[in-house]
Amino acid sequence: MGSLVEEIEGEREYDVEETIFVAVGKNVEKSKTTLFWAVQNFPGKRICVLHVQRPTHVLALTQGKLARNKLKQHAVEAFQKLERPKMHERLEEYMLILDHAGVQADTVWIEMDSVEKGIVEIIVRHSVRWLVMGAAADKYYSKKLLQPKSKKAIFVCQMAPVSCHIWFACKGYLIFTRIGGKDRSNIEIATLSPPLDSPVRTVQLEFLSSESVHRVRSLDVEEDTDVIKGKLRPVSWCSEHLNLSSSEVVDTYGSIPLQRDEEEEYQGQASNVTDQLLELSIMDDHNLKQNMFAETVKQWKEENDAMEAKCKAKALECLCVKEMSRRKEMEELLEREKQEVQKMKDQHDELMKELQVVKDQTKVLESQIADSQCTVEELDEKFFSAVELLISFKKKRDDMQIEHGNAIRVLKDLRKLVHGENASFPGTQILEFSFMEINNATRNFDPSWKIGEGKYGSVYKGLLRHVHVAIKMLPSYGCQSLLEFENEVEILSRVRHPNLIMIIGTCPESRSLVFEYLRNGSLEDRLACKNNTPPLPWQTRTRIASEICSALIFLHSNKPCIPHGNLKPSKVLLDANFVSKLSDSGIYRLIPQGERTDISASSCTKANPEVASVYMDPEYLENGKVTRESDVYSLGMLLLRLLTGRPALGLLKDVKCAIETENFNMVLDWSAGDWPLAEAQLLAHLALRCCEKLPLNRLDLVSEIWSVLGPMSESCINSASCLGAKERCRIPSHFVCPIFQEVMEDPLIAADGFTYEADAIRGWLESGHDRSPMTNLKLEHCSLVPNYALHQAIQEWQQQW
Ligand SMILES: Nc1ncnc2c1ncn2[C@@H]1O[C@H](COP(=O)(O)OP(=O)(O)OP(=O)(O)O)[C@@H](O)[C@H]1O
Repeated sequence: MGSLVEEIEGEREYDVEETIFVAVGKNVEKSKTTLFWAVQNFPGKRICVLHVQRPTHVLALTQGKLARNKLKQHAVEAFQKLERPKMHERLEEYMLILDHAGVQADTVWIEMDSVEKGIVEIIVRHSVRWLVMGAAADKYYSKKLLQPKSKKAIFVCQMAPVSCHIWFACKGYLIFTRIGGKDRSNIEIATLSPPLDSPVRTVQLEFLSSESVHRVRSLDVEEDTDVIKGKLRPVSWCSEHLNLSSSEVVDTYGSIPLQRDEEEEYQGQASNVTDQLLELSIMDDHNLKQNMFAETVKQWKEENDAMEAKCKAKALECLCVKEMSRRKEMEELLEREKQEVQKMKDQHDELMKELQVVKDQTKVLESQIADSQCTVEELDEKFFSAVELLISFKKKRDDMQIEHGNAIRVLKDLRKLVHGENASFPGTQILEFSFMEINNATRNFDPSWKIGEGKYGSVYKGLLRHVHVAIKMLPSYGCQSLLEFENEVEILSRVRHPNLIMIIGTCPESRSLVFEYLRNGSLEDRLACKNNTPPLPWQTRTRIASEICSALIFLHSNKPCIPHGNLKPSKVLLDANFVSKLSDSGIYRLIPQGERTDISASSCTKANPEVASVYMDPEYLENGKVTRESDVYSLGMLLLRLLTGRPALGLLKDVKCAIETENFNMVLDWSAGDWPLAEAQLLAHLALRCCEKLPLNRLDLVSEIWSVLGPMSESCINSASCLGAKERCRIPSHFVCPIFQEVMEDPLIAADGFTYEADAIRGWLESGHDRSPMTNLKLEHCSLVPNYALHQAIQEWQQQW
């Protein structure tokens, strides 16, 4: 669209160096404020009121866009009639005000469809050097503005020739300055400052004294730096919005923001002054008008000062209130802290009291503990004395039982005398035990106390009247009466020899026999090294052979003759010194005739019949008759076992073969040590001759066997005694049970670390003791652990004898 420019006043020449152009718009109030700002800040300068009229209605009519719209056409015509004369009136009004203020004034007015382009057009056409224009449209109209905020202002700021220096004002304040560029060197800004004696000098702009920073209004109130910072306009904004280089942009501080009511008051003042100035413009007298104008300006300034002071006071008041509330807060905080400290102090006192109470209680408890320890000690003493008392009572009871047994025996003898029977042999006394005693001795026939099972019944280990015993439970009486049984036992008990096991007593009630207990078990077990016992040395074996031979001679020489009838290694028992004793001699006499064969047969077939019969005389196996020769046969087999250590089955044949092939040393048991081969062979020949099938061909026990075995054993004993005589005298103290004071057979370690004989420590614990017999300290537990190492050491030591 082409621009229609109409110069209302016609072309005119202006002194651009001396003239300040002020752009005014349709809003008369805003325009007057801009005008007054220019008058006040540039006293003595010529003012040219610049106005651009938008000819919208003219354009509209020319183009005929609104021709069809009758109503609009009427409105346009009305506007034409009303607006143009109105603009004339306004310009005249401005001129009148300026005239009354004594300011020389002109107007320049063009019509153009774009006001901002029109302003730039005028600047260009008249080479305008100094221009003042409003910074904001109506909606942004505020003195707090920090930058031009109207489309026109921004356009002019960007498009006006650089030679033009432009001040953008708003509501009587300078908002922004665009400094003229090209000919700035020639411009003396100072010359634009109003003279010192000018009536408006007091409100002259401070920005003229600084090129970079301009202040419109300053308050003496110390302001927060934050507030001031908030008023800084960044250079970047100017570069962005005004299309200027940063060097061309001048930063400006805004004014301190006023409260809303203050602002309104200030606006009111401004409009009052404007009204007063308007009133003045109507007056005729020029001097009077000038004076009154100056007076009015002065009054405005004073009011302005008062307002500033008020603001300052308000700011101080505000600070004071803030300070007061802060102080109050601090006081409250202090009070709270004090209360907290007091509370903690109270708690501390409370805790100290509790601590004292606990200390007192601790003392009381400590004394109680000391008392109870004394009580415990006293009770311990009482307990031990009670145990001692109990032991003595037990002893008394045992003695009384023995006395009771003796009394019964005497009674029996007396009865026998009364019945005219033969008196017992003098010197034989066997004890009679009750079933209860047998039961207690075997711990109710505890299976762990069972040490063997033979054809004549089970054998239990037992502790009877503090003596270790072996209890043999015989089968039922069958047809045998109690009296018969007792008689037989008595006869057997009369047969005594160092190598025959001794009958201690009997329990007719349970038909059991009580023997002395031999701790090293049977020869069978020792030859088989049962429980890892060491092999018997050849000297011991030779001695055992002679001992058994001696026992057999004794039995056979008895009147009537008592053949053993069941000689084999399991019947040869070894005491603590490995002295052998023959057991079960004549026991068959206690078994009724009918049952004897049954038992024998069943036992032989049930157990290992071949092994059981291998020691037996083939003759006896045929006719079931026990003879002296039967025992010789069995002795021969026993000798072979001692020499070879081999199982009995097939042994006779093997040894015969070895001797015939001169390989005897191949069958000899070298684990027994360095046998003297000649003597061993002699014994082997002896054994084979004992095992002759025909009884008559077998050797005579005394003249042929004992005559060899006796001296041989003698020399062995001598050599062994020479070696170990000294050692034998001294029993290592750690082999002795601290309770029984005997060499231990079954050493067990207790919780106190000491080793005791199993029966001794078990008896101690079972009688209710929970303290060590050695240290008297409380035992942590009652478990007992076998001391295998000591057990083996004891056995090895015993075998050296
Ligand atoms: N007085 C004892 N001391 C220690 N142990 C013994 C005593 N008497 C028997 N024994 C043990 O009991 C085991 C059983 O002996 P017992 O004489 O009853 O049967 P056996 O000889 O094995 O067989 P059988 O009697 O049927 O021929 C023996 O081998 C021996 O270990």
